Amino acid sequence: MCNSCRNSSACSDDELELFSELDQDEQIVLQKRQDAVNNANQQRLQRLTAESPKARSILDNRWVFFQVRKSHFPSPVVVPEVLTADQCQMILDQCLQMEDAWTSDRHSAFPTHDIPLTTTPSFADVVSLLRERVIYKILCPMYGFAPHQLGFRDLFLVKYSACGQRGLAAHTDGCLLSFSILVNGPTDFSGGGTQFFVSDGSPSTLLHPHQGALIHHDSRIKHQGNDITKGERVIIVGFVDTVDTLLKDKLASNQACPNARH
Ligand SMILES: O=C(O)CCC(=O)C(=O)O
Ligand SMILES: [Fe+2]
Repeated sequence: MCNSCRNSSACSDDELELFSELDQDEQIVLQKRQDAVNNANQQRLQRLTAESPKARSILDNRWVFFQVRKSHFPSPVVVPEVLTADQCQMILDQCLQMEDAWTSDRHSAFPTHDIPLTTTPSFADVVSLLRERVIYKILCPMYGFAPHQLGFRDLFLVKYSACGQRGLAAHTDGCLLSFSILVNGPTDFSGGGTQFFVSDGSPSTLLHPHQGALIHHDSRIKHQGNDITKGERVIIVGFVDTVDTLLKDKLASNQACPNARH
């Protein structure tokens, strides 16, 4: 289990001061090289975006994803009725029978009170449903990936309560894409909602979705779960990444922990 999937601030490329110690000739050479790289990237982007994501490799799709979002992250998107009221109620009923399944120590930075869904057998149907409905049908086409190129880095049910953990401080998630779904009703609590800080300087956006609605966004957008002041707020949170990175990270974490069972 990766314990570092929430970060305190957006990752930023280390900006090397390439030009500061160079004489004029060296600066010209470097600038030409930079222009050539930019040109090559532009041509590669044009060539790749002319093809369907289904015809491109995972690496190509990941590269396109980061190229088109180099300087601007699009705003979060809300999709209504991804889960029906009945499906939400079934999930809530199941939680009531699983008081022992709640954990609070799975995320070292920014912990939540949660139940991991991917490793809880009684939620297997919910996991398959969300993989199909959210990852394959919504996220893959929206963000330029072929079905089966994206998978869950983590999927869990979070409960905030007015007398316990009320919200979650501002952070970014350590993955490619994140989503949340409100499982109980918006009138079951006061306050709450997810607040997004899309870019420095512009006003933040507070989203209060209906029951069963999905919010999805680039994981590098800073966001927070606003404190509730009354009742309980139950959401499903998903961290999504490309399957090649998920596999690589899984192998690395198995090697780092020789006692892990397979
Ligand atoms: O509570 C929310 O709306 C946000 C949850 C979140 O960002 C997370 O679990 O990483
Ligand atoms: Fe988050």
